[in-house]
Amino acid sequence: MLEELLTTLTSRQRDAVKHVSGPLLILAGAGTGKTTTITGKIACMIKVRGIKPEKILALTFSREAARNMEKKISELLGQGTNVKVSTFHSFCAELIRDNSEKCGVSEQFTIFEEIDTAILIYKELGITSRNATLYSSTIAKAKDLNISIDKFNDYLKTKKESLLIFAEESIFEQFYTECKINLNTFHLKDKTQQKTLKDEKKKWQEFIGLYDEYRKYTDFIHAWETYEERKKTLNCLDYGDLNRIALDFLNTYGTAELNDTYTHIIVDEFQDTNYVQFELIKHLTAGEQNITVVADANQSIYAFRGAYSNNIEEFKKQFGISEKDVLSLDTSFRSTNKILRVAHRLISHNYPEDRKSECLLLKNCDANEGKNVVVQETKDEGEEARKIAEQIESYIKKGIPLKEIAVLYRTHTQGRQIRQVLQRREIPVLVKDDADYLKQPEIKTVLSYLYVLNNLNDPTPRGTEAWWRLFHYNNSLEDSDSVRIGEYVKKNKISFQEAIYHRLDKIGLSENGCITVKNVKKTIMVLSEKKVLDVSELLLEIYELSGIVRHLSRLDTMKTREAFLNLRNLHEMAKHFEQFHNRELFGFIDYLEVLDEMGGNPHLQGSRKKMR
Ligand SMILES: Nc1ncnc2c1ncn2[C@@H]1O[C@H](COP(=O)(O)OP(=O)(O)OP(=O)(O)O)[C@@H](O)[C@H]1O
Repeated sequence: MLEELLTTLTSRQRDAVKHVSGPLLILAGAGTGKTTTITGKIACMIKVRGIKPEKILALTFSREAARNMEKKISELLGQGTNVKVSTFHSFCAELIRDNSEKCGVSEQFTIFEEIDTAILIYKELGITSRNATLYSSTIAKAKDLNISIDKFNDYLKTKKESLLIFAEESIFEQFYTECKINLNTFHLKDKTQQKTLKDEKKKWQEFIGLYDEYRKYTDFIHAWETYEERKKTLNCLDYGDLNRIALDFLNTYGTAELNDTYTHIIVDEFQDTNYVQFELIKHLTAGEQNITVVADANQSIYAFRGAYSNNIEEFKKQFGISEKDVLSLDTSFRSTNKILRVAHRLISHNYPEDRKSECLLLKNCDANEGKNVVVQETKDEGEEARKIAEQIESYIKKGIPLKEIAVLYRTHTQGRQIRQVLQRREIPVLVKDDADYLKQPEIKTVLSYLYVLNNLNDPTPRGTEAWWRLFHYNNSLEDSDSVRIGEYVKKNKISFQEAIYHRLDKIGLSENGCITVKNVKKTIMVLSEKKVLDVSELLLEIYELSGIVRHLSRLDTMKTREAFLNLRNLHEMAKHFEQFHNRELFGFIDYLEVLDEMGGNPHLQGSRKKMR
């Protein structure tokens, strides 16, 4: 397998594979064979150069990338391997567990994900889910950049000093209110007064601005401190802690042992390393500098999460990289030249004017020009979704199989709109969008049960929507009966729950309608008695008693298989929730709210969790 691979590699890929000693920077675009090259390189190091597999450490950013790399190396070697392929976080977690005493943590710590941070802050401080999410991402970003609470406190001190010029600390709040009143009533004063108070007005405005900022930081620091305290009592570490504690450990106890264990280091997606991770890499290579990093500057997708913006340049500096130690993989095995040129033109906008030349232009491996990329402008999202549907219909007419047609979108709202139009035109859709997980029909139905069980009489639109969903998506109430309930509710100005619980005989439902409503109420009653269960167990009861599982088991299609997977993931998520938070239903509902605010990506959260 390896021999076969070596004959197919391009000369640059081969150079990368052969470069075993010393530092190497591989700059590579998407689809240029990064994984093929580094896995080939690792296999070659073992089979041709005789390097012991356990001396090689390959670091990735996702569990999936690690798994994929491990699989490819095994395939090339025709056997399992002892190469250490790990995500940064799990590598750090292992290092900390092995040295827990020296790191000052208990060996049994569990790993906190960003959703856990947000939910903890949300619960402890009783703030909005939006703010809790904002705080948790700011904390994570600060940790990635190695900015401590102390630094925030120092900053706060300087803010306070500026405020003290205006008033004593004890009257900040009072002075703030006075300034606000003065400003709001300024226009009521006559012209002469306004003129004499001109300087005062400036002072009020300045104080208000400063104090708003001061309060914002105070609240944030308080949230962060509360979070750290609670996290400690729960014996948890978040991703930022893992990087930092591992780094502190290596700073204090040295790297000799680690350098002895791993002599060859490979880092995938190097452009995503944050400041602390880059420092870790320096430690890992303190002995021998046999390091290969693969970076795609065009794909700096984590830049917003504290990726070290100049890490490629820093790498060159740190390891004294000369031109011969930089290899550019610019042959794409995936896209045609026309696509590559359009992509390049777009991506080059991300580069500042004086660095545009660094934006790598890829070329197709067979010089395949391909078809033109068509850019179509539409007046709004509605027209956009319609045009997409029409285009797909024309492909279907030409006989292109559905599984060869894909729609990519940037926001979930766009995705939903496109999906609705496609479904209306009866074009089957398979959603490959992890982040839209909570919006999948089977999950929405189960969540509706949870909402209803949590508060049977919730008068808010969400409460009513949940009830409707139970009847429509799960228990197929006839449309005519739905209309009757809807009209009755509207006419009598009562809640949906009031209508079905206390006035059922007055609504005029069909016989079947009455039976459906009674059945749903009965299911809810049975499930209500199970509310004492842990939420993960309650979920299993809902799966069973709602008939969802029975319904899905009748068909074995890709869609039902995905639905089962979604249900399983929801159950796993509930278990994860129970591990750190409480086991009660209302807590889980809060958790879901925060999760939704974070983009609702339990798949991602889940996969991160399993990186341990
Ligand atoms: N020298 C080569 N000759 C032919 N095909 C190749 C060569 N190198 C890579 N490929 C093929 O190109 C495709 C992309 O390769 P690979 O997954 O290694 O790229 P990548 O850069 O890691 O991709 P991604 O952009 O997804 O990270 C694969 O199908 C791989 O088999």
